[in-house]
Amino acid sequence: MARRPLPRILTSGQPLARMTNSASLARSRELARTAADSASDVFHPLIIIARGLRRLGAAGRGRWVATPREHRGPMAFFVGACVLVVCLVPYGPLLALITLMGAGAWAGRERTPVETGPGEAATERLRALYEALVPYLSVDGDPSPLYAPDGDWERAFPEYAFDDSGRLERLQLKYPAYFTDGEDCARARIEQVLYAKAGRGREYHFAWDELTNQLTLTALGPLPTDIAAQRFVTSPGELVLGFTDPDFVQRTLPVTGGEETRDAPPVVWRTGPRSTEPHLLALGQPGTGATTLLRSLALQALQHGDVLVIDGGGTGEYGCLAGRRGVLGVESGLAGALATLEWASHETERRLIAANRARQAGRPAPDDTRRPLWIIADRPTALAHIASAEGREDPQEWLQVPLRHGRAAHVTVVVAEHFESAELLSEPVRAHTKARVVLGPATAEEVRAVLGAPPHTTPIAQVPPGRGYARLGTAAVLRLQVPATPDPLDDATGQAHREAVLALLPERTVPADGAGPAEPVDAPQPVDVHKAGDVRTAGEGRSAGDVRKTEDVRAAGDAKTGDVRKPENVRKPVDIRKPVDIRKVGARKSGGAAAVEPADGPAAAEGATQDGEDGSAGEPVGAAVRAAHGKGGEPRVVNGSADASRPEG
Ligand SMILES: Nc1ncnc2c1ncn2[C@@H]1O[C@H](COP(=O)(O)OP(=O)(O)OP(=O)(O)O)[C@@H](O)[C@H]1O
Repeated sequence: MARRPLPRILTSGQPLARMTNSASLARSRELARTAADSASDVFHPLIIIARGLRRLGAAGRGRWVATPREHRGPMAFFVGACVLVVCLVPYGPLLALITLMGAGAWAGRERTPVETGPGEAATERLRALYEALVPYLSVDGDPSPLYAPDGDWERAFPEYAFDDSGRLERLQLKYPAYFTDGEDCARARIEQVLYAKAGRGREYHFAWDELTNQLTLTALGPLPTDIAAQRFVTSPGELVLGFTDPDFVQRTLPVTGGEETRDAPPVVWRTGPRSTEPHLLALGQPGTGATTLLRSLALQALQHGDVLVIDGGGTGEYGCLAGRRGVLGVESGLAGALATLEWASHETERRLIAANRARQAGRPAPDDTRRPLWIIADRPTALAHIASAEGREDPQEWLQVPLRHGRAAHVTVVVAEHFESAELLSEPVRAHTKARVVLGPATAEEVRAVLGAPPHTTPIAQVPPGRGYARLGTAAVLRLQVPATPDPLDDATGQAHREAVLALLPERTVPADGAGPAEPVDAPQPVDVHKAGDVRTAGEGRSAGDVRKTEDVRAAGDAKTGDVRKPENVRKPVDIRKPVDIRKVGARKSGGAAAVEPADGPAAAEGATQDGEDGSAGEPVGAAVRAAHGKGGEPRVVNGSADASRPEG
């Protein structure tokens, strides 16, 4: 107990008497103080109990006040009944009194006040951060600056949190209304300062609230890299691109990572006729995981549909898919790729025509027009080099119809390309791939050039494979970690990952040595993609899963045309350090403003690009589609199917 000062007694009279008086006064004061101390020691328990009872009484009163009126009667009845029972029980009142004293003593005990506020080191860091922001968030002539040298940092930082190791975890800061928070460069400056002062080596998310002039910085943990390929719980048409931060998506999926099963927040891409982003483009530096992403998507797509793979890089990393049920082909050579894509283009038209005829006849669309078809093209520009050297058409030209009309025909196109070859991507690929992914290290400008918006997070120094950013249409840019889906035929692949991928592969329809069908092939029948325009099935022609060897075609190309890398044959690649807005490049190449995707998002470009293609391939397609919609002539029927072979241009 703190001692209370005794009241001072004023004296008057002669000096001696005053001295005597003051001595006795001092003695009596001392006596009184000792008595008070002893009394407080003796009565200390009682004081504590009294204080506790007072607190309990106050809590009870508060509870009574908070109880709705209609509940007070039953409550009073219950309390009265308890008191009655206690009174009737032998020794009940005594026990109740002891319990009450005990509760009072517990409630009245002295509690050490919890220390609040940041420690000295944390205060120092916050002050340093505040001072660093002063030049950017203050102007001369502000009568009441929020940021000023030696200013009040507590006014500017209403909320902050540090982790156990003393690193800043979260910071909410106010900024003056005159700060140009609508300008990207002004924001970027503040973000850079905060990134440097909050500690490099971690990723931070910045949430700008222009309405209240507040910025919230949150340190983000690394995305999980232990999620491997597995069956994800999704609906047909939904594909998991990877996993992201829990606060940025509303959904979680149960996943097995390492030994345990947990819920993880996925980036789910919805495809099909109702999708607003029916096709996907992934760009990245070499070796950052684009092939892995495409392999992961192929394995998911094979659950409900058929897949065609164009392996432009010719690295054979899709070999595990060859000869599997639902895999219509894995092509790595120019001739095979051209034939395959030509077939896919005609198949898209055929589906449109068949579905339209069924609609006109009042029937549902036939099943064979509704089975999803996936065209997965990894590095198609590599084949464009060879095609240009051989004087043949760019395989990307055959992607035009699937890209433009694939959505209605259940045809989805996925393209992956290296940053440096992005300029060689055809204009339809750029215009119609509204789902975008950037993999590997990339600056904010590079991410913006591909996704149409910068990431709201800082870059990290060490980027694990499969890490990047994803944006679906005009939605927010999300951090992305692709599930590990390595090539099971690669010797470097670990046993656990190999087994995980092999478990997802459909059964073989062709034995590994390619001798012939391993088992009877039933629906869906793989299609002979090498006879473009003819919709016969593999049973009538070549078997599915027949993988062409890239080397053959390349060798042929070299033999015929000489070095395909001759300067006149090869277009100059883009300098990745000089970021290229690939949406704009399309406009430059096609020379038409109609091909430029507007700045307000890819969705707005859909209509613009419909008519802005060059006429060579666009016109026949337009004619076919007009026919499909009943405005043109009747399509020819071959073998009982609508022949969608290329109309005369
Ligand atoms: N999500 C991932 N998780 C774990 N490892 C990955 C992931 N993505 C890629 N890797 C690993 O990174 C390496 C390169 O991957 P991948 O071949 O997919 O990259 P890439 O971009 O296609 O490269 P390139 O274009 O040069 O062929 C491989 O060893 C692969 O196993």
